[in-house]
Amino acid sequence: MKCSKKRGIKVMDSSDSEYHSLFESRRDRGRHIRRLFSFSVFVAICFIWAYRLAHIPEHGKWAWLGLFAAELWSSLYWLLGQALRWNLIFRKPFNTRLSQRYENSLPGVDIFVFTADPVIEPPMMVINTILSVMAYDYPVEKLSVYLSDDAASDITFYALLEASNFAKHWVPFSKRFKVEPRSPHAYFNISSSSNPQDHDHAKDLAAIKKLYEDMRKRIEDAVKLGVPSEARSKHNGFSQWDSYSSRHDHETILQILHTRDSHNSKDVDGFVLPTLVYMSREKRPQYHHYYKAGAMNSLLRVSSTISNSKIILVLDCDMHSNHSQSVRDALCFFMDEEKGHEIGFVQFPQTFENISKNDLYGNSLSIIMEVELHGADGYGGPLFIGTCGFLRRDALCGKKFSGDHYKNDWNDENELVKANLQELEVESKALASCTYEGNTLWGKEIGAIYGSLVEDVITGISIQFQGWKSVYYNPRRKGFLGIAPTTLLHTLVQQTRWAEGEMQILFSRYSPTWYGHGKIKLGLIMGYCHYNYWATICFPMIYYSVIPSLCLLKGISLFPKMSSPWAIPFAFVALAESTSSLIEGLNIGGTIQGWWNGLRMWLYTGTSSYLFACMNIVLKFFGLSDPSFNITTKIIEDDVSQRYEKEVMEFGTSSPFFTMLSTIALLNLFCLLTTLKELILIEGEQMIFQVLLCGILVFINFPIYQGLFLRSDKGRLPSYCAIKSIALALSACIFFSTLT
Ligand SMILES: O=c1ccn([C@@H]2O[C@H](COP(=O)(O)OP(=O)(O)O[C@H]3O[C@H](CO)[C@@H](O)[C@H](O)[C@H]3O)[C@@H](O)[C@H]2O)c(=O)[nH]1
Ligand SMILES: [Mn+2]
Repeated sequence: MKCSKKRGIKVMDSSDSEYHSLFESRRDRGRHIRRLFSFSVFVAICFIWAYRLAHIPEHGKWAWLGLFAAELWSSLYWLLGQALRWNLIFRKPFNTRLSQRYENSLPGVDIFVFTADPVIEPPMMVINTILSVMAYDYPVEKLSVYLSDDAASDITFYALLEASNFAKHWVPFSKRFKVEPRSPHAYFNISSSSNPQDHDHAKDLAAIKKLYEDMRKRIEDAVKLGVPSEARSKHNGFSQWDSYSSRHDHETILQILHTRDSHNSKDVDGFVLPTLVYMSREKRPQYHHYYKAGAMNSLLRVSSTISNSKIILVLDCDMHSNHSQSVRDALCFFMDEEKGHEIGFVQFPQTFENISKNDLYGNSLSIIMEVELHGADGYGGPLFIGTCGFLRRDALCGKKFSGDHYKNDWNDENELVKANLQELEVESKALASCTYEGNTLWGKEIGAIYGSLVEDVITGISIQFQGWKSVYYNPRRKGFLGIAPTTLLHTLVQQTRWAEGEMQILFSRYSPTWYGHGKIKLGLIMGYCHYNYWATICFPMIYYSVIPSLCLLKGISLFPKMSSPWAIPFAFVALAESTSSLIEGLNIGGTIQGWWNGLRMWLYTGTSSYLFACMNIVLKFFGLSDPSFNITTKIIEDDVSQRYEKEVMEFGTSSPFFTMLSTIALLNLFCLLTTLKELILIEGEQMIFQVLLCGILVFINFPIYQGLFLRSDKGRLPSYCAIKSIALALSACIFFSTLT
């Protein structure tokens, strides 16, 4: 076998060998330009440091030094981010080769879906996700789908029962007509705009739509009125709720709905359906349940007795499959003869179906998904991001990668066929009990790792520390589509949880900063640090958006004159970073307005979420608070939805987040107005940078002034919040101006 390097593409030479890799990797073509650009920004940053050190003034010395500290920290942080842009890699699987070679020996795949609250994660959404994965283009007898329900909701269970019946029609239908996507809701939405030409297809579509609508109606009635009594009496699964006292206090509920050998598990064409299991692990108030990580570990054990597949797809309940080939795509990486054996997990991007036109809240996470994860892949390790990821069971269960001795072995499946379904259920239930993990390594070295609100990231690190590599596959047709937060508050709360979780990793035994050396590449350590130190960026950001503006009031100058050569590095860094982020954004399909919105959200999360994340970490250190996982709402009220569509920022309630944001916004407005009034008095040129900075802050904060003073709809900022932030901003200005 010969390898040739062509235009940076490593391809196997096919002329003299029969071997074709199951996937191909391509390096970023623009990497030289990127690197040159980063280097030039770095040089400019060095000049800024030099300027700060060489020009410390008498008047305003502390403000100056503070600004220097802020710049120092943000530049180091910027440097960490460069690691994620240095070495991008793009992957491409060849799934026809996979079926040519392995169609008859494909491994089993277990799919874990997580839900935790039937109100903010509606059962209809959950079962659409379930149905979309049951209909994967993959041998049905090798697929097993598990739903973990941390709310132990009988409504969700009822919906799953309904879905298991509907699947008997849906799975054959979607395969017969090769429909995409295979979430019924998403498919019907698309097909209503483009009616199928084929007569059979149109007829069957009408019939299945009717079945779906009937099911939807039954489930929505059950949501309003409770599970109908006939259903309860018909299915003995509901008897498991007899001893249920609350979602925090109940025994394990487990029901195997479809198995390979039951008659009830055939579809209308007589083919078996994927195994389908409902699990709600035991909960007791005196035991910590570790949120999703805890649920994942229970499912890992439960599934090991039922299907024990070697590959596991982890999915949030709001992420339906958008492409029926994703399982095969992922397997191309794991089953590649040359490199497959070292891959611990394959991560697909998270993409969302409800992003507004110009991504008002920056929730598309497009820079992370389209740039940074490719960068981490370049160093052998994209992060595990909790959903849309295929994991090797061995790797997740804490097994070390044993170097090249490790051989992929897909055939030796541990086929645990139990004669008796009930026996199997009883055995599995015990594995999901509260006490099972006591004095074991579960959550420490085995399974999903506890101790961070981003259980996914820390789990990915633990897998990489065991020597496994990971791969990022970002297909053109997205593999999964999910739901992102649709209000400012939900976004800020989510960002706080993420930033806090990232920081918890810093103090854990899986901190790449302290323990990454020798285990993962330096570039990847830097990449992880970029996220782990995320929250700390609040300090320079708050400093930068408050102090220079306040200094305007006292005529303290903190930047070079426009005509001085020292102005060049400042202007260069500001322009270079903003244009490069604009180009980066446009390149991946964003809009100019979207870039501006992203900039605003960067400021808002930086000055509120990240600060609160740091505060929570400190409070926790003193034992004053316990970090908790606030589940993101997946539903939206009508009026809120209308504003979201129009991209009008949603406030609506008072919250410490909003007080913080509007105080900073008003402070800048006051400073700017005062300065403009007295502009003739100050030496204009000396202050231009500072006035400009303050001006940009005012400009970007326009939605807040609107929310405070110009709007009358329900999404405006409440007057209480307005009064509080006016008082705070004014006192800061007065206090600062009277300071000697
Ligand atoms: O006690 C819990 C809490 C949450 N979940 C599930 O966890 C998933 C993610 O929760 P969500 O509220 O949607 O959080 P997000 O911030 O949107 O999730 C992102 O961030 C999480 C933490 O990093 C990751 O686990 C997710 O995969 C990732 O999509 C959902 O399916 C929940 O049902 C549980 O199963 N048990
Ligand atoms: Mn989510």
